[in-house]
Amino acid sequence: MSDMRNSANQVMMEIEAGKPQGNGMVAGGLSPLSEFLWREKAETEFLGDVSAKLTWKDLTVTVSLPNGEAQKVLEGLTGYAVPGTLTALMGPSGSGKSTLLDALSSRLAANAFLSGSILLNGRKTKLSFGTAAYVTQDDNLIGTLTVRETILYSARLRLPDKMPWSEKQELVESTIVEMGLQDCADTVVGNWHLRGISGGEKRRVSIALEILMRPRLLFLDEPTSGLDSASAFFVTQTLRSLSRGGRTVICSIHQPSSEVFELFDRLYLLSGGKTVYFGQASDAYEFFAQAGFPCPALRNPSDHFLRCINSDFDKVKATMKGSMKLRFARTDDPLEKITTAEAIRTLINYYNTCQYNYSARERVEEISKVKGTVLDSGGSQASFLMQAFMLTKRSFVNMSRDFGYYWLRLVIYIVVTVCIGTIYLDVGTGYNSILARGSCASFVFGFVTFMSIGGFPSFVEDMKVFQRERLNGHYGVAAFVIGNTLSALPFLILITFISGTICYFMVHLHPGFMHYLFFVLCLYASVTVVESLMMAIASVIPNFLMGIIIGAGIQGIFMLVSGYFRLPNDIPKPFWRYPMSYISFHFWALQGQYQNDLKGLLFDNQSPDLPKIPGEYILENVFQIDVKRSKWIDLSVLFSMIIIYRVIFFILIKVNEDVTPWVRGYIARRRLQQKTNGNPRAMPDRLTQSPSLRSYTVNQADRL
Ligand SMILES: Nc1ncnc2c1ncn2[C@@H]1O[C@H](COP(=O)(O)OP(=O)(O)OP(=O)(O)O)[C@@H](O)[C@H]1O
Repeated sequence: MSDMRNSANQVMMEIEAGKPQGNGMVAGGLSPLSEFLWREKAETEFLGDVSAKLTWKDLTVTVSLPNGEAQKVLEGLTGYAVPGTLTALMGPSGSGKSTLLDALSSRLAANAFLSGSILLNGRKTKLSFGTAAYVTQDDNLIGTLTVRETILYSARLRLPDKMPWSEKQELVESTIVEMGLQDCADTVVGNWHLRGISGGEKRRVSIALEILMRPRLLFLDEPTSGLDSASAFFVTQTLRSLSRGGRTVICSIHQPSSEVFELFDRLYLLSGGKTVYFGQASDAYEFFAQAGFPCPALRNPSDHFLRCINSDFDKVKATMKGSMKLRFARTDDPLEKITTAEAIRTLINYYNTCQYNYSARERVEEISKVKGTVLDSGGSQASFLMQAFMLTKRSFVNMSRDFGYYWLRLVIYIVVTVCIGTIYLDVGTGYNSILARGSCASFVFGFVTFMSIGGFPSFVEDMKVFQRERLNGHYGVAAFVIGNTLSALPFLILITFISGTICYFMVHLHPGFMHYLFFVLCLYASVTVVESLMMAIASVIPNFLMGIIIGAGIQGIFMLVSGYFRLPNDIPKPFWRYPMSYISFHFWALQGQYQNDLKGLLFDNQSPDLPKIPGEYILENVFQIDVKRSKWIDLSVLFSMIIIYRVIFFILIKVNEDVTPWVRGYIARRRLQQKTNGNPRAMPDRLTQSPSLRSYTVNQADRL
């Protein structure tokens, strides 16, 4: 502990000594941690140099609906967010809070088209990891890791390799303190079978993971959703103190309590995608009073604002009180009452002409004129090897603690193989054993490998965590694929060797060490191929049920063409025999195992007077297998399939990340163009105005 304190003191001294010269760049000779923390300090001391000032002007987002219609989700929004402030995006459900947050953070859906300008420090910049961080509504965390481990792994995956381990640890500890997570630092996050930290603590861990890289800009989508009032207050208070450290913090929020509301510096109030109010949160009372909707003394201000602009409120009240429509006082005179639709119209019109709007626009102009620092971009600063190593280690730790993924599977595999062993016990070389051996192999390589789809939920969790982490492009994806492959290796070897050994010795398959080795290797390869297939599915289908159904369907089809249910020569050509049976891993596993099991053995004939039947004869004439082909070739094909499926897994992740949004955007744009028949007046605002803007907004190639 005292070592840590000494090193922290040294860092502070280095920071002091390493003050910027002139342009605010880091002076040379700082240790990596000091350089990192200096950036923080510089933000507070030299705000003009490395801080993030975000402005948006006349921002309109149009979405293309499945029927080809265009719908404006946001319309002509103008505002700004500066360092040291916490901005709340508020409005009733469906008012466009999340869309505004997505537009500002370059995360719009492929069917959403943006027009207007968004500038970061006066420049069109692609927001990237390290510059901006986005905390989603879902806490995608690994349930088996403790809070400290979660943050530590994240630090090692993203911080530069050259930063010493002790400094990374120190940064992690300071982040834990900053987020108030000391008390639960050694508690597991928790999952369906592990009781872990509370919802509020999970939210804080998600935020901690993002602030670890010291982003200048922090976006949060409903950070308090699902939390009780005390946790919501604490989370918002943490956001406020993060902003006071020089960060620009913007979050969407749904009906905060008055205590939480008081913590916000600026308020962006939306209704139906239009601005109702943008300015100091504390000035909102004044604005509402001026517009003729004073906030009653004892009413929660955020509730009051939302009631004024929540058109659903009318409907709710109308249902509750028969046909009676809710009307509320527009002025102090209780007789003058209007509906919410009228209230919204009045407020929007009032805002468009009021001083708050003019001064916001002026300020936007002022900020955007200043061309500030181009904030650094790029993803994780860790090397490819470090990423691959850490992902392997983390995945290994997760699997070893995950009861469902590993331990439960091991138990079930043992139970099932003991059942197989009991039913085919000492199968022998009698005439009937020929069929029994065929069905035993078919069951082992069909059903037992089939059970590997049970790992799917764990792959989906991994994928979600990976997507949140946004590691470096191709390298990050490759490191993820390698990490998943290597970490599963020891578990799968153990599972298949234990269950394979039980099955082999109980059934008394072909005697001999090489036969035993082939059997367990073949079982291992088949189980790993299924895992690889399920991982590939998880990269495109993040839904548990759908993924399992699709995985089971594909495996069922592969089993059908394995050569057991229909003999290889009888499988209809061309489709089922070529290519389907060759693509099926069951086919190769069975062909290899049949050879492994029968070749070299002599079987009784139907009657004891008839000569014994050689295994080779059965292979060729009963199972239609080419005995000249070595069984090891079949095994090699299986191992190649593991690699091929992992490559497919890699390609699918890349396609999903890069190509799918582009294709979706293209289809949405075509649909929109067809619907409007190329009529520029029918197209959404500004998308038609300039070709350069159109390509910017439609293809989103140059997001922000
Ligand atoms: N990509 C999209 N495609 C179709 N409609 C969309 C898309 N994005 C947003 N919308 C629509 O725009 C409206 C605003 O959605 P948004 O999620 O931004 O609202 P919100 O204020 O965040 O709501 P909530 O508080 O319920 O999350 C909704 O009616 C939504 O259905």
